Amino acid sequence: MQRLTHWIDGAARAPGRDHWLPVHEPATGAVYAEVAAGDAADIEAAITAAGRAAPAWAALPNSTRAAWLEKLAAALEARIDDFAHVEARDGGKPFALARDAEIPRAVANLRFFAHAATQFASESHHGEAGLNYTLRAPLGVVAAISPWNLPLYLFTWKIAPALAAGNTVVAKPSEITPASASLLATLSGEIGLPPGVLNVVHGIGAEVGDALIDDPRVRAVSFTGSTAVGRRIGARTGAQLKKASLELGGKNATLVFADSDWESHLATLVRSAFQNAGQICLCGSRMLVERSIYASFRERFVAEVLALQVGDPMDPDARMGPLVSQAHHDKVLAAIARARDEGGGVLCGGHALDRPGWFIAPTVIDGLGPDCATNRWEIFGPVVTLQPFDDDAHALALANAGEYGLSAALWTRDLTRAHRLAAALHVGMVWINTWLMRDLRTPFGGTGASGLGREGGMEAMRFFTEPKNIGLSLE
Ligand SMILES: NC(=O)C1=CN([C@@H]2O[C@H](COP(=O)(O)OP(=O)(O)OC[C@H]3O[C@@H](n4cnc5c(N)ncnc54)[C@H](O)[C@@H]3O)[C@@H](O)[C@H]2O)C=CC1
Ligand SMILES: O=C(O)/C=C/C=C(\O)C(=O)O
Repeated sequence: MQRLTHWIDGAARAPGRDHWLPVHEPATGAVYAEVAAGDAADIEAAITAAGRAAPAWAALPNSTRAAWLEKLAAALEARIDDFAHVEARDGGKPFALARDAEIPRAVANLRFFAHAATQFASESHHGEAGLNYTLRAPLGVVAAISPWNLPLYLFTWKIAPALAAGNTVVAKPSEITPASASLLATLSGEIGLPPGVLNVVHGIGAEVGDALIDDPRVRAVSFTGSTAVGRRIGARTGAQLKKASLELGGKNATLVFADSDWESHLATLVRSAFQNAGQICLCGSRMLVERSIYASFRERFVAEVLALQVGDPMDPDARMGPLVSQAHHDKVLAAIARARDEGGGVLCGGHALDRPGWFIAPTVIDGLGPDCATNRWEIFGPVVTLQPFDDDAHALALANAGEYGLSAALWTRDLTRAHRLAAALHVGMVWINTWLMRDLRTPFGGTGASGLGREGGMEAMRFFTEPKNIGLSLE
């Protein structure tokens, strides 16, 4: 059986204690590989290697670091199909989604931050007091902890700015979907990336996390995942006065107004709820619909959801695959049961599919208000609720209800209303008449239980550097 090892100091490395974890294929539930179950000693080896490599990597000209990232991007781009297969098998996502969107985005992440390495600039302030200029130095060794839902997409979203800014990295991918990060680490070896610059340690977060986060040589932690783990990491890094970027969950609202062109955008509205089986922090899991169109919207929306083909990730017609793990599948089914207990009406789906693997039918629920658990807590699966609203104020109150504040989508032709509501929504990102329109230069992240800090563009470059201001008298 295939074994996925750590990648430490430019070489594949078996776990020191020789423990391995099973890696499952969500489409069948079968174990198809094993991944290294790291421990604190493996983390120590990776941090030591990263620390050794850090001064030389930081001293490289920005253009040389950019060239390394370009080289890795080109190597990945040459193998998009291979990586898409790996991602589809490991995470259960449709192969076409991985091939056409997620792996190309991983390539784009590497390229974007290759350019950022050469474009990043620091501030200077000329005033009555004289001249101030700011130096921005790399931090040294940084940690990147990434989740299972968009494995390579989010792994590269973290390692690329860290490396571009001159840091070396110890990365901890999700133990549930470790394969694409392993393959990328191997590619980094094939292109000759200096040893220790990129290290990958696998393992259960609760077993290796503290060793990585608490090590004083690790100067910053970039994390994407659950709010519970984010809070824990925030508490630990806070106690050490260490930088942390926390990109956590969402319970995003989609506001559909009667004046919108919703009928011609039904496919996008459905995609915004069900892409990657709803396992994207940006999915719109609460659909708020103006009362005057509620009944017709519900009918058309449910019909479109019923037409969503759920199937094997390798089936070119499948638009939705299984959920990522048995545990997550069971958690989502429990959330659907809770919605029924709360009095919700299941308009479609609401059950597992009668086949091997962790498939759940896309589920639409209505009849629940903003205070119930179903509308408050992230489900992170193929489940969306519908709620009617009467006017702008009601829509805003429903959208802003709850702890999360990641993103929202507004569908209306009235741009005055759109701008007014966009400014009033308690979220980090708003889309108007679109969803998941990404420009990698923009700040990415949320408020409240959705996290702390922003990723993307120069925000990420600033996160991964330490500013030092120098003031000079001009008198
Ligand atoms: N971006 C997002 O919004 C994501 C949200 N989630 C949410 O989290 C729920 C649970 O999914 P999980 O995979 O269990 O997420 P998680 O937060 O446990 O895992 C994310 C990453 O953190 C690591 N990790 C776990 N415990 C850690 C610790 N104590 N210290 C350091 N690293 C640790 C994991 O190994 C993984 O690499 C999902 O049902 C979903 O609601 C999960 C993945 C992504
Ligand atoms: O950067 C993006 O386009 C999307 C990011 C998505 C997540 O961070 C997530 O689902 O966790």
